[in-house]
Amino acid sequence: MKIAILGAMVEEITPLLSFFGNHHKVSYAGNDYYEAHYKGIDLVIAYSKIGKVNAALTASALLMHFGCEKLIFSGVAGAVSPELKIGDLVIASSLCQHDVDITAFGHPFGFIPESKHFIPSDERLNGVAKGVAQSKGIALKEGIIATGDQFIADSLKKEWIRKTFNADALEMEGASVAVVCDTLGVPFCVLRAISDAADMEAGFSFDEFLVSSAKVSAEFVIGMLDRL
Ligand SMILES: Nc1ncnc2c(CN3C[C@H](CCSCCOCCO)[C@@H](O)C3)c[nH]c12
Repeated sequence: MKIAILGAMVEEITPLLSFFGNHHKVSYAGNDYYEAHYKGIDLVIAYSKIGKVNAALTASALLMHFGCEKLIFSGVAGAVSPELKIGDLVIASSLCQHDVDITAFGHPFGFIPESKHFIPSDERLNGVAKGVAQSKGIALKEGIIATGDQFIADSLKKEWIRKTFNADALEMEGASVAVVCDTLGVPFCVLRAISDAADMEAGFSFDEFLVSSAKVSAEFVIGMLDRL
């Protein structure tokens, strides 16, 4: 089994590279891909750089060039649900693009013709995550994650996203990774730990909690590998 673990920022995969110390770097199409092995699983670990375009390119390479058969995204997110606090884990039930707008033609926000409005994650992978959470006594919220090419640091924008998509968390890559995996028929899940509340303090909070929240997500993903 060959599994991809993808982040957007180097901080999101650093804990993974430390854990899987014996890795081999392959540079390809503008990214560095780290190959490792863990309990009989071949791993390819990478970070895409920020945003939907970068994430789509790296996810495509992981699947089409490296032949990964499952993809797990690990990283941080902004909280939309008031239940979610810094460090809390959320796994996507489905993902949408909050910055897609062809409503002029009567389509809902986030909808592109011939595409899915909300892309569902792989239920089996989500089930594995729930099993890990239960066995470790860790709270794991499953909910809608909204993706867009904007760092949201504004309660009004955050509230619009919550209202429009019933979102629980937001970030900048998940839905684009979801489109790539769903289109190519590769099971995926998107796991995120909260780094901020996507409000006017978001920038400061993100700077303070990026590293610690990225570690929470990465450690949880490692726990999932033991159950795949
Ligand atoms: N509120 C929020 N809005 C949108 N996304 C997020 C995420 C999830 N990731 C973090 C990162 C933020 C990119 S900002 C650039 C920081 O550069 C710092 C050094 O220049 C991007 O990859 C998306 C956490 N909180 C968010």
